[in-house]
Amino acid sequence: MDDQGALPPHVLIFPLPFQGPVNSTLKLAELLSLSGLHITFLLTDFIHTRLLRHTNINSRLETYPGFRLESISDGLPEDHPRSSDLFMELFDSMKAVTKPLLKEYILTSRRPVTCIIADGILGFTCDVANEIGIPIFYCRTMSACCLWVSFCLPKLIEAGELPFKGDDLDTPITSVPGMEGFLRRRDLPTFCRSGDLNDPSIQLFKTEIQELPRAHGLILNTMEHLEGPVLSHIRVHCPNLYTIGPVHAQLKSKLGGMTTPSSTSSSNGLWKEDRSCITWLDSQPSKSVIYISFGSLAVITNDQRMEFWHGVVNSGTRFLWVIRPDSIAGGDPGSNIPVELSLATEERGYIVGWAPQEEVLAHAAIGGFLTHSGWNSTLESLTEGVPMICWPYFLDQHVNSRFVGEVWKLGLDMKDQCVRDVVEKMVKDLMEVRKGDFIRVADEMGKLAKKSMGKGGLSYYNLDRLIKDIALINVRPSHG
Ligand SMILES: O=c1ccn([C@@H]2O[C@H](COP(=O)(O)OP(=O)(O)O[C@H]3O[C@H](CO)[C@@H](O)[C@H](O)[C@H]3O)[C@@H](O)[C@H]2O)c(=O)[nH]1
Ligand SMILES: C[C@H]1CC[C@@H]2C(C(=O)O)=CO[C@@H](O)[C@@H]21
Repeated sequence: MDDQGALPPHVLIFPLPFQGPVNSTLKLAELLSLSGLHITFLLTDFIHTRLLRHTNINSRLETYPGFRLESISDGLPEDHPRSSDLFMELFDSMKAVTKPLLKEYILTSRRPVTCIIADGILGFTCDVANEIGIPIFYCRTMSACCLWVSFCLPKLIEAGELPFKGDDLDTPITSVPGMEGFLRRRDLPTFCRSGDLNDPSIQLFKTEIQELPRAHGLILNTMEHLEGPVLSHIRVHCPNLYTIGPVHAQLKSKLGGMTTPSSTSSSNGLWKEDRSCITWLDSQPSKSVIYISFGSLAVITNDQRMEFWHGVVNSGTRFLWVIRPDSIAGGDPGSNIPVELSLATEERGYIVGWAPQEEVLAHAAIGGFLTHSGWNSTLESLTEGVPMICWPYFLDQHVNSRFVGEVWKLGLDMKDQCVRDVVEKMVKDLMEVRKGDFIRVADEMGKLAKKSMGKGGLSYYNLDRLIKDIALINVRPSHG
């Protein structure tokens, strides 16, 4: 065995294998590596292959001393789509197949693993850590506000608020402490609308959330000043909380002065970025463009695409739209686009399959973001002071969009609506009529985000505390 006294702690990081969680967890891994820790970032083969195909991730990560990018099987056939409608199949497969592989990987690791950081929705990782006898920290990459709703699912059921009685989605929800004044049925994760308490997603979220207190600590990609009230509730269950977000901005800030390849493209994309959109943005007036993207998992119908397209065109606003290759249900019908849409898009729009989103949101031409309210997109937008129109698709996005519109006042919540007149009106409100109000609030939030991750900020402090806590773990021979 190596002389452990001479080597820094070795952290095995195991993200949930979807674009969103991989994005933020990889940025955490890079931040920990910059502090001198040795990292093994363990992906699934499916994600690893996609990253290698579409990014320069290997050349970027090899600049970090002691950083290894590895992968193991998720147990699914290579051609399984791992799409949003089939995500339970991935969870079931990982529990059955990946769990023993993970244990074997750690036990045979050339360097003893000091501790594990794993996504807290993968409760089996704690079983593995306990069987081997090494500490584990959980991370969750969704918002704290949705995490708290997940903690309260048993209370909602006990209070008879789940399953819903009747079909009024505007019925207030009263069993989530701290959200009594504004949470409605329609703001809960969409799996709450199934009417079936045995819904696999309800079971997954309700069960796995109970796992979180088992870990040594819980790492969240958020900020105290953004979700403070909710975080105080979560701390009752998970007292050792590390709020270190926004991690993408912390990493950018820490890399800012460095000249390594990592300070160039930091894409962790599962699709190839089309950078021509940056050139197009360079020729647009300041804050004149609305950026449209629904993340990596949302799938819309062609009718919905048409409603968004007509609405944005009728608003007269310039737009940059990401239409991911697999994002139209039934595939992109391609032809017979109405001529008025084609002409208007030619004149003031730009469409790509995948964009360098962090760079787009930081671009001077961007004045608003029509988003699905994924947590990474929400943090990236508020960090850049870009107001949002929220059109949530599933899971935590419905809670996030309620907070953006009703609590943080960072934009408009277009939840459960997809008609061109509403799209047109909301785009005009955000980009013209109420532009000044939204820009002022969003700008203020962006300043607070930048302050929280600067020296003296709480996110900066919590990241430093996490690093120190890991360094204090004595390496016990995990095997052999
Ligand atoms: O053209 C694009 C579009 C998106 N992104 C990036 O892809 C990520 C997307 O993440 P997110 O906005 O969180 O959306 P999802 O991919 O949908 O993320 C899933 O995971 C998140 C937590 O990690 C949840 O909050 C979401 O609801 C869930 O759908 C972000 O970092 C974006 O910057 C790009 O780089 N280019
Ligand atoms: C497909 C989604 C199931 C849950 C995962 C998640 C989470 O943080 O638990 C958020 O969205 C997706 O990344 C996953």
